[in-house]
Amino acid sequence: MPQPLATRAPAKINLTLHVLGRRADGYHELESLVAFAGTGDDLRLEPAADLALEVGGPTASLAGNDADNLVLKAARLLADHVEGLRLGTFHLTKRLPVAAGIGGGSSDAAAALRLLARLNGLPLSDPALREAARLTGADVPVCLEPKARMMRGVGEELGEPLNLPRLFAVLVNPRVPVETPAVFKALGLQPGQRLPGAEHPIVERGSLLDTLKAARNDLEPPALRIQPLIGEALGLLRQTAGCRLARMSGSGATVFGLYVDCAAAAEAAKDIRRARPGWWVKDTLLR
Ligand SMILES: C[C@@](CO)(OP(=O)(O)O)[C@H](O)COP(=O)(O)OP(=O)(O)OC[C@H]1O[C@@H](n2ccc(N)nc2=O)[C@H](O)[C@@H]1O
Ligand SMILES: Nc1ncnc2c1ncn2[C@@H]1O[C@H](COP(=O)(O)OP(=O)(O)O)[C@@H](O)[C@H]1O
Repeated sequence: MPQPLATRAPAKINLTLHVLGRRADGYHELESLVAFAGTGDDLRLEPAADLALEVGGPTASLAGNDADNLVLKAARLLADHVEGLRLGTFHLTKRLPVAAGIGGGSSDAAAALRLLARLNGLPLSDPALREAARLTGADVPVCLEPKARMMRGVGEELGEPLNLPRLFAVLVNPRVPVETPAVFKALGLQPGQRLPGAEHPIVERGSLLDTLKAARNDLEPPALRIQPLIGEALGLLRQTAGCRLARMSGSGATVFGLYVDCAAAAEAAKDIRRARPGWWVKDTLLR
């Protein structure tokens, strides 16, 4: 039986994000421990002669024009690199908040590459697939095989998958978009500028929470200046029972809290939904 051409595009969470400096081309050098959530978008591919996309789901209208969708960008880039690539119509069910620091578009693009790889019998290690991912966006390579790992460089240098202990999390987004370029700009680094001493601590499974606490998200202070609701969301998480750490993911505005157990996370999510009924709130496992 052929496998159905469908896959989940999970939310990406930057458990940590250190900025080491800014390259001459303007992009920033990062060290980030990335994990993936149980919640995400869904993508299906119906084989056909031409490339097409249909978008539905609760956040579809926020994802921009279908023509500019990262699903199509990734598919076109792969088609440029692989002669005779079999294509089709993608059906995207969009649930994740958009421009939210959880790489929804990047994860959708990576999911499209996974489905095209399956349809065309390409391994995920195929250099053309890796190149299409890199050219689609900085966060796409890490989403290609969504497993917890260190991400370095601009996002293209990936560590081996890490077998993290289960992390019981609550994700909170105040439903305000935050644009990634604006947050990097607000950091205020000059091209070529290095930040000595910004290195990430070594990740050890046994003392993961201590490592996470010793690390940080360097994009949190500039994002907070741009969007104060991020601070409000962090404050709400920190007030909930059993919250061991609360931090922003990526360039925001989504923040996450880590909890002692699954019940504490579910209770915290309930509390925050009650306090802010209009916000996007999910309790989920990170891995
Ligand atoms: C900040 C991160 C952390 O994982 O996540 P998000 O907040 O987007 O989820 C990523 O680095 C975002 O990756 P992605 O959103 O794919 O970035 P791209 O589309 O390639 O770049 C958008 C813009 O972000 C800036 N950018 C991005 C990555 C990087 N390492 N340095 C940068 O300076 C550049 O200004 C670039 O023009
Ligand atoms: N499939 C998609 N899902 C979400 N946004 C998309 C998608 N394709 C293109 N975009 C555009 O990409 C930008 C970044 O979106 P997103 O990936 O959600 O950000 P973030 O990485 O900060 O969570 C948005 O401005 C949106 O218009």
